[in-house]
Amino acid sequence: MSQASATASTPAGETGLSPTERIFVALDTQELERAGQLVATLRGSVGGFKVGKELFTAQGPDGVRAAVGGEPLFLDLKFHDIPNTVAGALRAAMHLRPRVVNVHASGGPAMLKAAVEAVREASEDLECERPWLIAVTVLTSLDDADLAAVGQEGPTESQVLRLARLAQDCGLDGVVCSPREIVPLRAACGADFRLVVPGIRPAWSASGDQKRVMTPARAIEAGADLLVIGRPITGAEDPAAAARRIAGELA
Ligand SMILES: O=c1ccn([C@@H]2O[C@H](COP(=O)(O)O)[C@@H](O)[C@H]2O)c(=O)[nH]1
Repeated sequence: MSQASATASTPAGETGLSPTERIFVALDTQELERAGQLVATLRGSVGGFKVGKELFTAQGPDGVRAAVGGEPLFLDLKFHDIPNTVAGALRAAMHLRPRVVNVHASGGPAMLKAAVEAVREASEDLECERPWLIAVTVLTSLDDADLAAVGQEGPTESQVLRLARLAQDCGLDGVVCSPREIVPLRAACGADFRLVVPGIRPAWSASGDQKRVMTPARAIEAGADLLVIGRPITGAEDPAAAARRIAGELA
């Protein structure tokens, strides 16, 4: 992903990314060496790397810098707290110059607006490109029964749409959603709204704990902006070969 193509001001549906550049690989490991090896092996064959709570908690910001270097970074820390705390965390996160950062949409309107403001201000202060600020809707590991268990009104698709509209109204650039909601989200929120999509499973890989899944090719066809793919690549005996296989399915 080029710096320019990742900006929130990029026109609708024109990220300029090829299908393989839309793949962000989830570096879900505590080990710096392992993360660095994956980046070294996969750089150039995918669009970027996603660092989540596991690597960040184990290795901190310096570890993220060491592992990812200058590659495009999706910092997936899914902030969910009171507005002041989320704003401060995002200002701190901006020192890593991520291309994509996120919060939970269920943090509510005041938190979402504080997040938008914090990212805007920090980008100006640091004189860097503003990253996409996106909101997690309903985790891809959840289904209708799980939503009911935590007292949220379903079905899942309705809750995703509700949270996505809230995020859009509060000025966020897009959402994290499952591939199953891409089509209704495009209809509801338009082509400009960024859809970052985990729950991606090639036909030859196991779903594991993911419940709302789709193949990479179908997710791209449906209109995903970015695909987040972890274990189908990182858990493969040969991660580079797995990435090539997925790229071949997208071609
Ligand atoms: O709803 C969500 C939000 C984030 N994730 C993250 O994406 C990757 C998926 O990894 P796989 O190994 O391909 O399942 C992982 O880092 C999650 O934290 C998600 O899966 N669902």
